[in-house]
Amino acid sequence: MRMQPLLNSRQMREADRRTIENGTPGFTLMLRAGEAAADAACRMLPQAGRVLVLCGPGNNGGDGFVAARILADRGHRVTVAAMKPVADLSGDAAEAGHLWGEAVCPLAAADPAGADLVVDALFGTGLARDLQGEVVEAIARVNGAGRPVLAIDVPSGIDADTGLVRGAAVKAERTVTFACRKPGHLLYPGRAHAGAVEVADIGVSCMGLDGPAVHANGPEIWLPAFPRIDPAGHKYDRGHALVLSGGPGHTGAARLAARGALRAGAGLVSVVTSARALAVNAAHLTAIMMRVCDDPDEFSDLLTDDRFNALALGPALGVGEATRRWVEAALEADRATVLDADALTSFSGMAEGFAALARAPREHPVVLTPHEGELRRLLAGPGEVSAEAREIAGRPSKLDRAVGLAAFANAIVVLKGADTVVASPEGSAVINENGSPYLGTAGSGDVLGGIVAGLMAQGMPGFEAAACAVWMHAEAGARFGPGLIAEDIPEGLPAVLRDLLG
Ligand SMILES: NC(=O)C1=CN([C@@H]2O[C@H](COP(=O)(O)OP(=O)(O)OC[C@H]3O[C@@H](n4cnc5c(N)ncnc54)[C@H](OP(=O)(O)O)[C@@H]3O)[C@@H](O)[C@H]2O)[C@H](O)CC1
Ligand SMILES: [K+]
Repeated sequence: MRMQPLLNSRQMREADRRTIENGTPGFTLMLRAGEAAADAACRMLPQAGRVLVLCGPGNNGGDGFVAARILADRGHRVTVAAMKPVADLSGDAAEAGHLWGEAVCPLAAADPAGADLVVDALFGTGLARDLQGEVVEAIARVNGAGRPVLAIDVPSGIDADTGLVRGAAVKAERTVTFACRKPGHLLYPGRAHAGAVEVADIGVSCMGLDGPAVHANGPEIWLPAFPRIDPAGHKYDRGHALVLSGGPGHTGAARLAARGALRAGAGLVSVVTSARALAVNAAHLTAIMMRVCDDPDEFSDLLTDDRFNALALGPALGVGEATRRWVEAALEADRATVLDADALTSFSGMAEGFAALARAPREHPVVLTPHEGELRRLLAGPGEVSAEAREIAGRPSKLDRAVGLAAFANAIVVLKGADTVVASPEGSAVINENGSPYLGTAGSGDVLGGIVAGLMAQGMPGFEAAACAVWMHAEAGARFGPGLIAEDIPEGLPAVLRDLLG
């Protein structure tokens, strides 16, 4: 399996420019793109039918004119509606408009309801601002018509870099894109607008470009770093993860995380519990052990034993000063550490103080696993927060928020959701896509934190462990399907691991 880069629009323009510089004319690329779109359209409409092609003012529209010509030559009844008359186009798009060579009606006259297939070539990677006016109306008519839509490159109105809707956006059944996918194909709502995405090779290489390295999350990213079991080794070689339990009445989250860590392959896993919560934890634990710590000082004492090499804390700890002190003890001990839920929310409005703790020189990784609300509370208050933290929280793009927090806190960030982003402090990121809506269930996030800790306990580097955990967690959940509860996720891991490790 090869890594799947996701290029933003600037990188795509650069890839385009390099290809042209190396001798392939831009119009040749447009002919290939248009042909790939026509092929995809023919797969959606195998019999001759009525095709409406909507063409915008730039090169995306140019691809549309080429596709229209090919579809007409293949026997379809093609109508082209365009935002600009062909005479007003320039460059490759003008050439493509002339290649079409037949009538073009104004966009306002386009009738998607009368088409068997709509080809959307209004805007691609060049979308520069929110759509307005007649385009918004045309998109509303397309979405309201309920006819199958093929989007060329990006559903028009979706920002290729962020997946956000810019004013209005086409809802496509399929999207044919070129060279590689773009972040907006994986980030919601873009992912939902794009439908099934196919990538056509038009002779443009996605490799070796400057700028952020963003990839689709998959085993090719992290399997080479996956801990392999030494046949002659023993459990102590596979680390000892500690998971912090909440007080009586709040203990389940830690046990879910601990189970995730153990199933992920940690040699030993212990729940750190107060004496008061010991009985309830003991009643529910078998393979997982327990350690009693009643306060952060006792936790620090426990951590003088360097066999405890991975920590997970946050879920159900409670929000406030006490939890902050446990987090401080954990970070001072410099172990591979996962901070989730209340461990993050306890620093609401104290982003700078939190970042100072996380940024202190350390050997082992810190992984933060917020959902959007936790990221917002951490970075934007309530309370006094720096302009820098507030700016990161306010970034429109999920990818930019995750990368921003990772750099700010010098930590690996897992920004959870249907399109979970894992970001490193250096600016690389992966976007996950194998999840399932059933994963949105109580305790699911607790299991995820435990899996990350379980992998890091075995020595897996933080970024790879986080990306791997997100993928395996999603895979286990998606395989289980309807009726999933958090307890099922650790139990689904062995099958996922068997398939991964062979
Ligand atoms: N990347 C490749 O290898 C190839 C890509 N191709 C196709 O080209 C498009 C990208 O083409 P580009 O011309 O850069 O951009 P678009 O066609 O998406 O749109 C640019 C035009 O749209 C105008 N614009 C931008 N935003 C708006 C808006 N909100 N409302 C109205 N008009 C807008 C923009 O005008 P400006 O006023 O901003 O100057 C442009 O006129 C890519 O997606 C592929 O489909 C090649 O064909 C093959 C190689
Ligand atoms: K488009």
